[in-house]
Amino acid sequence: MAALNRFVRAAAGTAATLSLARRAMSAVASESGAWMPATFARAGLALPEVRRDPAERNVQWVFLGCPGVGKGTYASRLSQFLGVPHIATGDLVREELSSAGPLAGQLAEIVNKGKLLPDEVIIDLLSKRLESGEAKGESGFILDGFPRTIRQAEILEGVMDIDLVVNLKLREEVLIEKCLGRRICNECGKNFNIASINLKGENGRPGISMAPLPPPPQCASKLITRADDTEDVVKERLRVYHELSQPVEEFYRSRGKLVEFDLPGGIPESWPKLLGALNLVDHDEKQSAAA
Ligand SMILES: Nc1ncnc2c1ncn2[C@@H]1O[C@H](COP(=O)(O)OP(=O)(O)O)[C@@H](O)[C@H]1O
Repeated sequence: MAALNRFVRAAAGTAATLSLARRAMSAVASESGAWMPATFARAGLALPEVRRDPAERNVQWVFLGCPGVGKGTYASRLSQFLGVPHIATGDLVREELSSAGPLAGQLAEIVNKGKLLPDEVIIDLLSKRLESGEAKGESGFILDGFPRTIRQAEILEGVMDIDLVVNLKLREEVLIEKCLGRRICNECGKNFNIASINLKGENGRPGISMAPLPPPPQCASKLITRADDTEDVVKERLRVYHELSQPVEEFYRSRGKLVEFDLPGGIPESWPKLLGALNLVDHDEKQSAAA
């Protein structure tokens, strides 16, 4: 992990400095997510092979999927199940936004339009997260929300092996309803969902039901909605996903690493089936699914 951090630091270089970040901001305004300074390309070419034997580390998995599909929910459960950290770049971004740092306003403007942040901003945040994890003795991870562009996937592939990529899928109308129903407790940070999904099957597709995930009484009065979970912004995030992130599925499919998983319903139904699809056995299945 130290090697990745050295690389991403070298690659991101001065990404944390105001000047580069400002350049990134102006670049993103014209072509979101597609801009890359020469320093990246140079560092990428000079990249030393840094690969740890899988027997000496924990799993290094990635979760892909559209906004609202449940990446956070299932990646977080799986991280507890496997004893590895769940690293969600969206969470890192939101922490940065709430830090009131000098760039928070500019970053918020991009995020709240449903666009992707420049690669160097994300890589800088991820690099810091990996470094602090390494200092605490973490090994392995489940990445959620990264990589989100082919370039990010190439940068990651340049420095470490990803063992498996889980691609979660749901019908688009469900994704929108789920994003609009999402609520977060502004005290404990837990995610809930007030949407009650009940769609009939059509055109050979099965119907789908998902019960709401209501907050406990102590959170009920502290619920907030993400600023980017409005209908227009969700639709833009879906458009950006199809344009920039969907190609990442093919990137991993062609490497034989992609596991496709169509969510059949809510957590109690989906969790055991996801474990089955991943050849994992939950010895405590009933409690775990209902939790
Ligand atoms: N890998 C990334 N590359 C660029 N921007 C990112 C990345 N990860 C997160 N972001 C930014 O943070 C926002 C929220 O991310 P996330 O919580 O993962 O959203 P979603 O629910 O759309 O999957 C994204 O819309 C984007 O602006």
